[in-house]
Amino acid sequence: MASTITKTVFIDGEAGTTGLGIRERLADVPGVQVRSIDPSRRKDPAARQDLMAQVDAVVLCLPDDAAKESAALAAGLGTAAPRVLDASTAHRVAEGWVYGFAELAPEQADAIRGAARVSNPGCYPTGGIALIRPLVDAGVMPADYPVTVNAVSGYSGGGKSMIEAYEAGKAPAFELYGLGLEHKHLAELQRFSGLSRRPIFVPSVGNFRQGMLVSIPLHLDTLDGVPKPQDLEAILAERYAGSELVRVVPAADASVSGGKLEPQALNDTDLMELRVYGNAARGQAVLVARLDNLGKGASGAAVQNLKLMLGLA
Ligand SMILES: NC(=O)C1=CN([C@@H]2O[C@H](COP(=O)(O)OP(=O)(O)OC[C@H]3O[C@@H](n4cnc5c(N)ncnc54)[C@H](OP(=O)(O)O)[C@@H]3O)[C@@H](O)[C@H]2O)C=CC1
Ligand SMILES: CC(=O)N[C@@H](CCC(=O)OP(=O)(O)O)C(=O)O
Repeated sequence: MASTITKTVFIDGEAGTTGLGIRERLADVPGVQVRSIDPSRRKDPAARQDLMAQVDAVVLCLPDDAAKESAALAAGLGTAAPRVLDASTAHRVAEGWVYGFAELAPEQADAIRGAARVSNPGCYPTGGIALIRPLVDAGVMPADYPVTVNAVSGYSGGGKSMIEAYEAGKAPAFELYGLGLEHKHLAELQRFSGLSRRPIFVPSVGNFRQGMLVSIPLHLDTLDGVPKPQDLEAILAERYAGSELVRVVPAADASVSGGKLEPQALNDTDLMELRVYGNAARGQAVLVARLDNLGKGASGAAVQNLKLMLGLA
């Protein structure tokens, strides 16, 4: 009888929003066993390091400071250290970490497979980078293009505290935030989009649990070669052809919606849809990504990365 190799995973922060989503998804992945910590010791560094020494991979689903502490605990194990996947913002542009957006470039999935330490992308940058990077790589969008990214997220993006505030009726129906123009996702958004100029990023949150839209307005005459909307769509379609999780939805389909798009249609999936809405006569376009902030924006991407890191994909 063929032996089944089981890979073991410790989710540090298993009871949080992202941790729970990863645990649920891993239950459906053959060949993976989740090892849980005694809940009363979940913040005890020694207990966490002991468990890290026993597993193939640890996923950090923690606030940034706790994730830094946890990464140091893993590194302290030296050659016995497990592979580390960090879902927090702490290491996304840090040296020695591979950015866990498998669709970033043709070689990225292999880089993730071979990496000791992988950072899981932020939900907003997942949409923004997916739209911008292929245009920069194609030479249509200059690296110093003045990009603006607008986005709306469901409240689960803010973790347990924001979920509690919304579900207690103590939060506004909708609000812009990040208006100091220092949102924590800007560094990864700029770097992995391939931009030399810092984008302007205007996020917002609404009174719905999960789902996200990320949109980027463009004046076509300011892009190299003055592309038509369908040229932009063709560049995206070529980049993501064959991708299981990222789909480019043709403008013909998009127009059926009457120029409207809502954020929740991909909830509870790990998919992301990209669309190019354009008005050639006006020389304008809007690129839009739709995803579940808890799916491809967090736990779904984490499981995608874990499968690559553990040799299961
Ligand atoms: N929600 C989202 O859409 C996304 C979140 N992320 C990132 O993932 C990380 C986790 O976020 P999220 O799941 O939303 O957060 P939550 O607030 O929902 O969960 C955080 C978890 O970490 C635990 N925790 C806090 N401090 C420690 C510690 N020192 N040691 C061990 N456990 C600790 C908390 O336990 P307790 O509650 O008992 O304190 C809680 O279970 C964050 O860095 C976030 O930025 C990434 C992508 C998307
Ligand atoms: C609505 C909301 O508050 N969203 C969070 C981002 C959630 C996320 O995915 O960010 P990380 O992956 O970096 O945790 C925020 O803007 O800070």
